[in-house]
Amino acid sequence: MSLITKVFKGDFFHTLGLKKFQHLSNHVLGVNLYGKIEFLKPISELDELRNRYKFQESIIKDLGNGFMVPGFVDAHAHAPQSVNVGLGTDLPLLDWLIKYTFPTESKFQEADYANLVYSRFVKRNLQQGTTTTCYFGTIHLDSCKILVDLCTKYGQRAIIGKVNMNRNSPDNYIETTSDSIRDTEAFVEYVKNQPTDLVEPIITPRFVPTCDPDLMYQLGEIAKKNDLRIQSHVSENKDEVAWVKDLHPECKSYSDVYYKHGLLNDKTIMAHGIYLTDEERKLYQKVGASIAHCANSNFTLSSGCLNLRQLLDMGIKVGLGTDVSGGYASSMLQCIRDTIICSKAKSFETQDKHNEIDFREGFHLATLGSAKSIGLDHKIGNFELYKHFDALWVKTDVENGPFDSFNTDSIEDRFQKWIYLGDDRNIHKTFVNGKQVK
Ligand SMILES: Nc1nc2[nH]cnc2c(=O)[nH]1
Ligand SMILES: [Zn+2]
Repeated sequence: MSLITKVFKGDFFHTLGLKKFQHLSNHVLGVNLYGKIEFLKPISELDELRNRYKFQESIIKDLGNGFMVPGFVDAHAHAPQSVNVGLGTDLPLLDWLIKYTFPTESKFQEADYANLVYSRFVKRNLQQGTTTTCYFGTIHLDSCKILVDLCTKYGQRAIIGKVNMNRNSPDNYIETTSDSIRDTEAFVEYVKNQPTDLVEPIITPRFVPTCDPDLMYQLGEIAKKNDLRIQSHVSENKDEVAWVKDLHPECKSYSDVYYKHGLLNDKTIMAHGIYLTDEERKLYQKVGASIAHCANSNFTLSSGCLNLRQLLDMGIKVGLGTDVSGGYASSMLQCIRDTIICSKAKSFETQDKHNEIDFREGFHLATLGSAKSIGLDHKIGNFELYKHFDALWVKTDVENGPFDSFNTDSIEDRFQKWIYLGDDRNIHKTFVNGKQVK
């Protein structure tokens, strides 16, 4: 039997960095038995590759006038909030949490409900080409385990966190510190004991206002002991920032609260960061923490508009997140478009065109950038050799598709149109770890 299980020939788009967009035309990509990329070579080397790996001609799939891209990586989404996508778009963050979000999340104490909602959301993510998501669950251990099981079952790569909250939360959606710690440790054990490493655990204090200092400190200790990633929210909304200042006058800033409790390091992903100060940005740069930029959410909850370029210029790691359901769109294509629009708004405001993000940069941020931000770029994010084959086969000529392409469109034009106008009708096949999942 050959080491090679799949071979694709045609056009490939991926990035090696923010300004390192690559179009590889007339190439062949081979996937090995372990679901990893074994080769990516010009088509002129096909005979040599066939002799070397002894694969059958029949396994070669021609991408035609379609193309292949790395799977999308959503650096920040709340699985339970997928029930509310498109709803509750009238309130700012703190009111929105109380009126819509906490009541919805509290329902996930019911395992059957979690099973229903999570299976739909995981399937929808794969349908839309999101091959990896960094998820927030709820405070409920059993529901979080269900999300792990469903990602494994449907084949989505995921990083999943059990949410922690022990203050400023409703009576029916709050935990004691000891329950929170016990269930977090149990969840981490559960994920670590899975037969595959498709799903990884992450420590997930919701945000400073809902986690007291003792809980934050203990969560930092668990993360350190187990070398785990950490995710939370920071400086998303002006009232939130003022509240954290009131709660923690002893700390220099919002980010300093996380830092002082052992929750801000090179394995941390903080969502938003719109209102970070210069000093805070320098802290992210120094410790190597990343920001998940969630443009749709920031517009929808009227939170504000991040200066993304400023973070990128400082070399801070940035990924893109849908932040479902603060963001109403779970599609990463939409997320790229919202990122571009947000950057244009920032460029008008600052009268500085440098702040604009173009579609190639947006594509980079939704793939390799997000993978880096959640610490998975050694495994995924582009088509580098021996990375896991998480990929999308995109077709632009589909019946009743979302846009028209013409003979005069080059393959690069088709790629650009897809970024701006495409949807799941254009995603012919989705692969995770070499396995077809759509
Ligand atoms: N957007 C968003 N911000 C938060 N801050 C604390 N919790 C949340 C949440 O669920 N969504
Ligand atoms: Zn969020």
